[in-house]
Amino acid sequence: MNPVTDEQPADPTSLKWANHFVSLGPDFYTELQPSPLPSAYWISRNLGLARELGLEQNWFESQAALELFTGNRVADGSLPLASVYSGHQFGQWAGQLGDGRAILLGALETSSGSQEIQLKGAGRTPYSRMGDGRAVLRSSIREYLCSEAMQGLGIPTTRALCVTGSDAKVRREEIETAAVVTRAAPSFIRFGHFEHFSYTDQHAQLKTLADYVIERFYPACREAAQPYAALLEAVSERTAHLMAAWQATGFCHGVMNTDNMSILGLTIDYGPFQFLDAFDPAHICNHSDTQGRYAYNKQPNIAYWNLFCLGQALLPLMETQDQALAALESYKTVFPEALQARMRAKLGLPDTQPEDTALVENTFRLLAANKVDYTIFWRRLCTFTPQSGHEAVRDLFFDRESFNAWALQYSERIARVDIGLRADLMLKNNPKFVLRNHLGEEAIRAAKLKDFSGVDTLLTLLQSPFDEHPGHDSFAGFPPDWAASIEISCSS
Ligand SMILES: Nc1ncnc2c1ncn2[C@@H]1O[C@H](COP(=O)(O)OP(=O)(O)OP(=O)(O)O)[C@@H](O)[C@H]1O
Ligand SMILES: [Mg+2]
Repeated sequence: MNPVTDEQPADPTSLKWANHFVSLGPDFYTELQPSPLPSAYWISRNLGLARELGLEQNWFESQAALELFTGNRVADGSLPLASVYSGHQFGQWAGQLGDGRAILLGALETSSGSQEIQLKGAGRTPYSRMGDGRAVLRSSIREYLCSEAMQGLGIPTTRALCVTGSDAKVRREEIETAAVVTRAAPSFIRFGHFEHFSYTDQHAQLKTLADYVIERFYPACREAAQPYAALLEAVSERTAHLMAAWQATGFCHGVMNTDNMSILGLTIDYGPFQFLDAFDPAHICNHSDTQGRYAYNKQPNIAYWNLFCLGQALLPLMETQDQALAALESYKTVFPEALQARMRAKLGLPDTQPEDTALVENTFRLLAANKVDYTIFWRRLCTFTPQSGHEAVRDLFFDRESFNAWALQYSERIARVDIGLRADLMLKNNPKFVLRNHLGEEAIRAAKLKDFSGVDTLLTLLQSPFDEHPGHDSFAGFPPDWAASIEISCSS
């Protein structure tokens, strides 16, 4: 690393950068330096992830770390780069995209495997097109908090180590300030990386990429008769599990373009996302999505559509189209099974009974008809007993008769389940805290005035969302009326 002054703790010697992605070769990326931001300051640091990455706490709090994670200096051994990818956006082939504002620093080896470290918002790259290479404070705080919220919920995701800010101005609909989120993931490779090399007829590079992904992340596929079909099947299964997790949690992603689909089945690119407030299956969280392509209830089908694009991109590596189609089939069984398993856990059902599918469907139907707050319903249901009056749950419904009929059906089902076992299962699967839009908005408003304490408070709550956190019930309440007027678009 560059020399540091006496006041700054030396960079930990354990910070050894590996540059796995570089081994793919120059067709896959452009080496470049991040663009510095003036007078950077910390917005928030994620000490838990820092520990997992092997960063010493006193170093992580130093000026040297601040400069490194803002992109103002580059560590020895790190080879910063931006990768090239393409993709389908809102159902249309968009051609070449790439890391227009994300710069990969390299990977850190941890006890739980290699983690790539990427700066989002660290300046222009050859793939920036018309963009400025920057990210604004507002969207960076949202990405930081939601990444860790998803991790806390047990949903596969890219992680976020810290957010740094600067008073440098960035133009969006209005003038805002710049920020950088440091992300971590085993890999940031997207479906769009494969599409890029396939659509540009670079089939040797397509094979190199597929082999790299198989070797590093899906080694079992190498043993299969058709390794590339096996890869497609494995990615389909991971994506199916991801969609089940999103749907069960009431998470809307908002921009499920193929360039925002992780080859590892991680949630990636936190833009206009939203956790549902009132349960509305057709809810559209992205103000720019006028057609509702990425509405909550469309997500599982869109994921399949995106997998189909991945399958098409992989075709040059397969002998027949049927191999790709067969590989995609797994999604159609894994997704519904995974969703049922998650919904059974939310209902507190440790085993499977034939009537459970109908119970889950009835629950969704009832929640939709009554526009019930999704998170609050499930958390209150944790203390439901057939014997009690269960007013706390019933009060959420205006159609009391339908609720009573549902409660009878549910009571009959849970009569055979140990009450302690059920409560335990439910409290681990029905979070008290999710990152509702208004919570993020309040923290962002304070952060714009340089009060970052709200970001840290939310981070703590969201990292263990199933815990009670006494004294913080106001973060688990209904959204205020003004929350309905928050419009989140692609602008970030
Ligand atoms: N301000 C910007 N400057 C340069 N490129 C941008 C900017 N905003 C978006 N892009 C690029 O536009 C494309 C689509 O953007 P999208 O919103 O999906 O991604 P993103 O939010 O920038 O990043 P990621 O997917 O890495 O989280 C990507 O190639 C992205 O890098
Ligand atoms: Mg993106």
